[in-house]
Amino acid sequence: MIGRLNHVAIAVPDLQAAAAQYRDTLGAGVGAPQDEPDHGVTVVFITLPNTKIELLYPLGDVSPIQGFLDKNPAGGIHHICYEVDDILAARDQLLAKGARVLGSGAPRIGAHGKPVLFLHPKDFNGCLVELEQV
Ligand SMILES: CC[C@H](C(=O)O)C(=O)SCCNC(=O)CCNC(=O)[C@H](O)C(C)(C)COP(=O)(O)OP(=O)(O)OC[C@H]1O[C@@H](n2cnc3c(N)ncnc32)[C@H](O)[C@@H]1OP(=O)(O)O
Ligand SMILES: [Co+2]
Repeated sequence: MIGRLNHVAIAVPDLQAAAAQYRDTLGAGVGAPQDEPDHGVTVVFITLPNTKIELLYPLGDVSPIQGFLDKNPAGGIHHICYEVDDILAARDQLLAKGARVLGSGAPRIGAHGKPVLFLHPKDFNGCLVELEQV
């Protein structure tokens, strides 16, 4: 079912500082900040040869990552995103196996303009999993 690792997301307390660290200290290719109001985040993508890092910063009053940053004020790895060919088929298989799909269960359009879903971290060894259909 899951394919390539699409991105590893890191929630950060200071988006500009984190982006500068990847650009200037780590010498990586850093994209421009992208507001994603439907998801309550601003994202910056770092392009690596084999995957991407997604820096996440809260956007708006009800960001889903604010609670994470309250608990982890220095930031931290927030989720891992795997690619799938067919997100509805993947969802239905996961539900049939007892996994919890977060939200309404309907895929939403993510930062890459593709359908995404999230799976409860408690079902995957404490790791919040995102699926992106590519
Ligand atoms: C623009 C889209 C972009 C893209 O790639 O395209 C994105 O990736 S957007 C990313 C932001 N969106 C989301 O994260 C949506 C899915 N997340 C959620 O629905 C919530 O954050 C949820 C349910 C994971 C946690 O909700 P909340 O923080 O309100 O609940 P709790 O604090 O009560 O947490 C419950 C339980 O889960 C643990 N937890 C929370 N977040 C994480 C995490 N990122 N990784 C691992 N574990 C997490 C938390 O510690 C609680 O555990 P407990 O043992 O009960 O304390
Ligand atoms: Co993501």
